[in-house]
Amino acid sequence: MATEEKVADHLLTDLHVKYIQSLDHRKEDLEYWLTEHLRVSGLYWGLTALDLMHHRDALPRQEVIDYVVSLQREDGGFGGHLHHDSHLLYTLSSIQILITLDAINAIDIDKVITYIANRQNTDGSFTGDVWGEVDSRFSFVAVAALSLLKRLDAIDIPKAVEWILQCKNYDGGFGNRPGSESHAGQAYCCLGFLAIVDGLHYVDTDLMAWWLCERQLKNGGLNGRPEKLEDVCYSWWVLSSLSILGRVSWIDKEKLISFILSAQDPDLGGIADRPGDMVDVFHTVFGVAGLSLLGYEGLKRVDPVYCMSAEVIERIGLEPKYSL
Ligand SMILES: CN(C(=O)[C@H](Cc1cnc[nH]1)NC(=O)OCc1ccccc1)[C@@H](Cc1ccccc1)C(=O)N[C@@H](Cc1c[nH]c2ccccc12)C(=O)NO
Ligand SMILES: [Zn+2]
Repeated sequence: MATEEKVADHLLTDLHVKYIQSLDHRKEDLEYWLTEHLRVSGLYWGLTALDLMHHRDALPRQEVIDYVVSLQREDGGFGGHLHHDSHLLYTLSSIQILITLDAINAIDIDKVITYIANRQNTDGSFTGDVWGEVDSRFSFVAVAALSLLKRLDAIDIPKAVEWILQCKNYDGGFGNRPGSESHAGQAYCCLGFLAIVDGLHYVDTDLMAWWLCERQLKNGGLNGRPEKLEDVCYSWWVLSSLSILGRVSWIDKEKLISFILSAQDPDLGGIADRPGDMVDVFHTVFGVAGLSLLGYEGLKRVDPVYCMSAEVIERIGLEPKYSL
């Protein structure tokens, strides 16, 4: 007989805490090794989810700090795991972890500023690493990292803005390079970038909010592009964008909350991209962060630009940008 799909009507916080704590001991799982290259991002996702659920102390603080410090390389950047080459993505994840744990002074800050500044091209765009891939994601990662370190003076902001605006499309969305198709992930990066550099006046708010709220499907979930399937992580990419624009009211909050809760694993904890799929720490943090943006009770408020708790953002003196 069909197994009765147990669906939770609330956030299974204690199960998610246990799931995240179990992640570093899964060395027999193939997935543990396949994701080695983004290990430090996984650590940032796990720690942020715990922080939003009021369980930041569920991971051993000093061990986490020592691990992240060990990732800083000669060029000042951070790799995704020990002995991996530096990349802007993992440099941001490392900075986010250390600031969440209030331990940023454990690294060489001047060298990391130099690494990030060296990523900017003369046309204002940014490369992810020395191999030269250009993407609007990296413009966001660069200004997010530098603003967390209070060093936006290290790059050419007007040139960076000029390049990002070339990624804006006629449908109100943004692509990863000038002329690329609109994608909700890029919307989040370009809006986050503009919010950090006080450039939101360049955006057609209602046109962009319309493109974003069109991502909600009948089942309450959000997708990343027209005709795509709903996916929990878009509860973050789309919703954080709407929150930055002050248009969260344009989507059906209750239906989205139910969709996110239905993607939880009621036995082992964790959240998947949609009901019935395998959970992972990536969808767990973006599901919890999405619920926080929706005002779900029992969670810390998340900052929609940095995807870190508003409490941490306020502690370092950056004003939180969330608006329900
Ligand atoms: C490399 N990743 C992706 O490509 C995911 C895959 C995916 C998950 N669900 C549907 N697809 N896609 C993804 O993150 O897309 C969102 C996105 C795309 C472009 C820019 C920003 C965000 C995921 C990892 C992953 C792989 C496979 C399955 C689940 C998670 C990933 O690491 N995403 C990155 C996305 C990203 C890249 N640069 C960024 C800059 C700012 C914010 C996010 C990112 C991230 O969130 N970093 O913190
Ligand atoms: Zn996803």
